[in-house]
Amino acid sequence: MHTTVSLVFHLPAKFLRNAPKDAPAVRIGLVSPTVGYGLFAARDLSKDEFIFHEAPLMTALFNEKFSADASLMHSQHQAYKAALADGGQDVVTLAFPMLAARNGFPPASWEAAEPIFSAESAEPDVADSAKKFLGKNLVHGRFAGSTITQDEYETYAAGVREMLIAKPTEEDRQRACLDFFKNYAFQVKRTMIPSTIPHLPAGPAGGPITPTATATATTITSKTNSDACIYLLGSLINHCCTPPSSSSAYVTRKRTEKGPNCEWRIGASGLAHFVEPKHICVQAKRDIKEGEQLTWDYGKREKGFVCECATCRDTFMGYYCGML
Ligand SMILES: C[S@@+](CC[C@H](N)C(=O)[O-])C[C@H]1O[C@@H](n2cnc3c(N)ncnc32)[C@H](O)[C@@H]1O
Repeated sequence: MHTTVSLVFHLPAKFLRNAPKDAPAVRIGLVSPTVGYGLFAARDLSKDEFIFHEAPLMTALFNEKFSADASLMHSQHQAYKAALADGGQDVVTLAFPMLAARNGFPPASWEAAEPIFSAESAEPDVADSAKKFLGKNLVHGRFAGSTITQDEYETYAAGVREMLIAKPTEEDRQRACLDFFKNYAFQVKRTMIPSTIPHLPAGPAGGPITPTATATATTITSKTNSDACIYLLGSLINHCCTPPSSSSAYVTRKRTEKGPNCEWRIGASGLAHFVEPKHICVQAKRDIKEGEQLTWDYGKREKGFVCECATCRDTFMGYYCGML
């Protein structure tokens, strides 16, 4: 008992923070037919609040040559197939419809989608129904369903249906998976878990797939390989550009109002004791109102889409983004 007290006393303050509230925190919504799905606040969230944390839905091998190395296609394809076997077609056609379409699965009908989207306050430990799947991997911070209307869904699904490959070859499927992992996966360092002390961080945190990312590792013992992890809800969070510091009063004013409202970490290191290795933890960068879309900055890597974020819309950033 005495030992525990002194250990807790020496923990850095950041590890003594509270886990996310076990209350419905996020909803899925459709942002636009081109941006696709996004995640929205299901209630007011305060600055620095942990919103949710979530175990990965699937993982594959990652290495520095990730985007170029065709030999890695196989591992990504295997991970996708495993997720399909685990969650079924409902999961891939709803959570990752573009990937599914390119693998030959048409988007789910509204009748099939609606009961899954409306999984109000799904219990994370109830796994007996596909209706609960979208919240299944959440550890804290419940999933509160969705706000998608039938019209919105059908417009979006029609767009996705256009990219359907009727009879995909094995090569088509593998290529689709590689592309999917490039757009959706987080780079997560493998770790040895050297800690023998409960509640202390076990190893390095992950970093995003960006050249600028730095791991916030405390101790790295041996393995340096990484996994590419897909999170069912975390991977649905869209990008928002961070407005640059600028002498322009207009941009500076917008900077305080807009820009990404969330940040994320993977694993316990540098964050809080309740986060397991490979779990993604999402935290509010500022106060967020119910209904506001959750966003973060994807970093400097090549994005592969025309940015439609609020910063680009409301400031001169759109001009610069359009030139990249
Ligand atoms: C990690 S996923 C986010 C979830 C995605 N919207 C969906 O429906 O599956 C990243 C993809 O979302 C889209 N996206 C994300 N942020 C965007 C933005 N600011 N503007 C336009 N498209 C965006 C792009 O297609 C990108 O490849």
